[in-house]
Amino acid sequence: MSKKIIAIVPAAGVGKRALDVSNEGAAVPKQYRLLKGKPMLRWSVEALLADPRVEQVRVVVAVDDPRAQAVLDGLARVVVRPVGGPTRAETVSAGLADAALDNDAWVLVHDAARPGLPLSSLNRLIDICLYEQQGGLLALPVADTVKKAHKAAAFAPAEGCVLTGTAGKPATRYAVAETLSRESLWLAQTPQMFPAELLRKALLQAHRAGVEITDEASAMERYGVEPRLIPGDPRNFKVTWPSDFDLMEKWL
Ligand SMILES: Nc1ccn([C@@H]2O[C@H](COP(=O)(O)OP(=O)(O)OP(=O)(O)O)[C@@H](O)[C@H]2O)c(=O)n1
Ligand SMILES: C[C@](O)(CO)[C@H](O)COP(=O)(O)O
Repeated sequence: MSKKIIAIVPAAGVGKRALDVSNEGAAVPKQYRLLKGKPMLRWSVEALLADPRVEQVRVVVAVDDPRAQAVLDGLARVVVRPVGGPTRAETVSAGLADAALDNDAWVLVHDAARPGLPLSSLNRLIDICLYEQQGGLLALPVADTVKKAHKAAAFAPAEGCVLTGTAGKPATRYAVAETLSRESLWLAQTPQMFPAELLRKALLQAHRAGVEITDEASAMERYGVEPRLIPGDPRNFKVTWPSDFDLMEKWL
């Protein structure tokens, strides 16, 4: 019998970096902002539901979240769980514990902030992980030259040159410290797919060690597993900054 594939969508973030300080009305967490008239979270969940092998999508939101249920209304195979934590990793761990999955289930973790996931990428990730019986993640090889930065000395901007950062404060300026080789560098996306029980243990081990974990694959790496890098798609970028909303709307 084939093993279950369950998706977990961490959606308990506040979207700090996406806040447009000039637009007070945008202070809703980014996963609830509308893209072409539909909330970002709904786009992301529907993208996962497009592969019928995903048996259930478990959306993990903040404890006091007032919006998710209505936003996902009418979608079959979806449950909303208000057990999110203070970090993404803690939200995912809480979602895993809450799901109480079979030991041999697979879990797909997908950011609520990646509504542009193409079905072809999702199909590829699941196909390869199941065929190789190995966990993996969507990712893109780095295409640009990579610079390591350090803080530069402050300087006075020329007249008319806007150099403010958030909340009108002067932006930090950076300069190149070093150029890094991009060979063998990839940018991690989601979904990331792993055996659920292994992922639960890996996240717990990282948490106990006090290590900051920004994606599931890094917890698995620490645990001694080599996740497969599976080519993703640029449309699956993470909506992070104010300007990303317009760009994502063009893709969707
Ligand atoms: N405590 C948290 C923090 C983040 N996330 C989720 O993790 C995903 C990726 O995180 P990110 O893009 O960093 O979202 P935010 O944390 O909301 O953004 P920011 O860091 O700008 O505040 C998002 O779907 C976000 O809702 C979460 O579930 N729980
Ligand atoms: C999981 C992730 O989207 C992979 O790129 C990313 O690490 C999330 O990071 P964030 O700091 O929570 O945005």
